[in-house]
Amino acid sequence: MPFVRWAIVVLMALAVLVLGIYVNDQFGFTRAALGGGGQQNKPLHRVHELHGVVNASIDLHLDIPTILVQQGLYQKDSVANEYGAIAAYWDDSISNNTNGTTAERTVYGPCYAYRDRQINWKKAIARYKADHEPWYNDDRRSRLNPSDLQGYCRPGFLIIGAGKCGTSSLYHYIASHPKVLPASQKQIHYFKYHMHEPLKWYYNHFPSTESLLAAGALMSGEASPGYLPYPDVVIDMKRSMPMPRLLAIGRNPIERSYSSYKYNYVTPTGTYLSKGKNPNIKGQQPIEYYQQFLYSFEDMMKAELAVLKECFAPESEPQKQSKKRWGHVPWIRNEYERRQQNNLPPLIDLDGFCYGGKVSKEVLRKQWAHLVEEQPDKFILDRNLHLTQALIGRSLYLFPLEWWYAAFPSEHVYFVCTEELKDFTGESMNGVGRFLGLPRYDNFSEVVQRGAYNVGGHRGYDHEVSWKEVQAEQQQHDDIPLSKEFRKELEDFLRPYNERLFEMTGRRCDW
Ligand SMILES: Nc1ncnc2c1ncn2[C@@H]1O[C@H](COP(=O)(O)OS(=O)(=O)O)[C@@H](OP(=O)(O)O)[C@H]1O
Repeated sequence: MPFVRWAIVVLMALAVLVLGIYVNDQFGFTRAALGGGGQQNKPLHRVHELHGVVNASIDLHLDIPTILVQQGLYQKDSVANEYGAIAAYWDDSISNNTNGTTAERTVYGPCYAYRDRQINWKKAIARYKADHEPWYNDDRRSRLNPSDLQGYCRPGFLIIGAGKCGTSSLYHYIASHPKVLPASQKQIHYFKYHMHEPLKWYYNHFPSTESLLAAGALMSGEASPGYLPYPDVVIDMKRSMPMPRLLAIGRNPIERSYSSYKYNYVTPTGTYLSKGKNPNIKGQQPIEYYQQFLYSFEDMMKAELAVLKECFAPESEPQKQSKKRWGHVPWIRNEYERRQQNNLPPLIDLDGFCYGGKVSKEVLRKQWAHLVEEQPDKFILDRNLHLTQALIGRSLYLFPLEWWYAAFPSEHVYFVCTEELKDFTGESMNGVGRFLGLPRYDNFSEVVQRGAYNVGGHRGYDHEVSWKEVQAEQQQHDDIPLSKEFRKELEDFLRPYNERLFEMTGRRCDW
């Protein structure tokens, strides 16, 4: 009789499972309570209790599964927001699907449908409603059949930088919108560090098709500040992923430089020395103690300014090298020609060619040669060099952005002034939402008022800090240790490039 006993046990287990799924569907118990599968990510504190009303309408028919429309997650005839902007890829899904039957359907907005599998939407909706957490495809699957994107979603927005300008705050504010689902992490840097992986690996970091649609979302997205400075990132993105909406953010350049000086130079070098790594310097001291062994902010900025002035001089060697390196790409060649015909300055790969490489074991960059000679007892570590060499360079948002504007339609690129992010009315964020094709969200103001993210550089991209704390922590403009004369020289140098930036982006910041 052992077979009969086993059969009874199996039948009872099945009954419990079926009852569990039913209870989950009906009463919204969490999948964790039922031991539900899927990669669980808790990347964000979400604010779904603050849902705004979505009531956009435009005369385009969306081929969305009926159950999602019945649930009020999507409106069949609305893809544009109240300003007429359409979220990335949603118009694409219309043109892809108009002649298709359900079986042939290829995309729902940014997401790829399954060709040979029906999604159980009721279950998916219940799963999402249970804990308001998105779920992601199984990472192992992303490397199998890399060209098969069924069940994966593309990012609708990308925050491309600049670093230390509030990319974390901007990302979290956008992700608080009820029609946005977060990525599995804020910065993925696929186009910078992971291009050896298939695109599917990248898409794996965004909610799956079921997850995104069952939430009624319009998009997911990520923020990788390391994208902005690099022409190869622009080229790869343009080639492999058409038309996401791109957001760039810029902060008062001198404040950004100082933030980077502390985060990328002072803290890591001080921490290194405090560990007793140098036999001539005593360890275990507070970080401030080690400032005496570091070049001052003004020294570093002065040294860099000299090479940047050389680099931006007409017909400079770095400009010729930039053209030689990238001019073979057709759209870049066209841009060089357009600029030449219109008497405009050429594109410059600032990061790639203005700084040069290592000069010697002691002199890690040409710009620091005389610093090393004059103050030989001070340190620059052989790490974070791409950031410490470019304290000013990475605050010159114009130069890298020119490549992005040349590659993508200008209506797909939006520039945010960091200072505007602290707009407690939520209007600045609604400007961002309008650009992204998101419906107006009245609770942006509440989200912004709660605070900022990644403040002080040591608390993490996902850590929210109240504005009171931000104020106490952030150095005020006048406290930044620069002499009056040098600050003026710096401001005079930055001004024309900032003006060109404002002209190109159509947005004016208060710096
Ligand atoms: N709304 C608003 N207004 C002004 N400043 C703000 C805002 N949000 C973030 N921040 C400041 O931006 C710095 C962090 O930027 P990021 O998140 O882009 O940094 S990172 O590059 O991803 O590490 C970090 O700067 P520092 O505190 O000087 O390090 C944040 O305090």
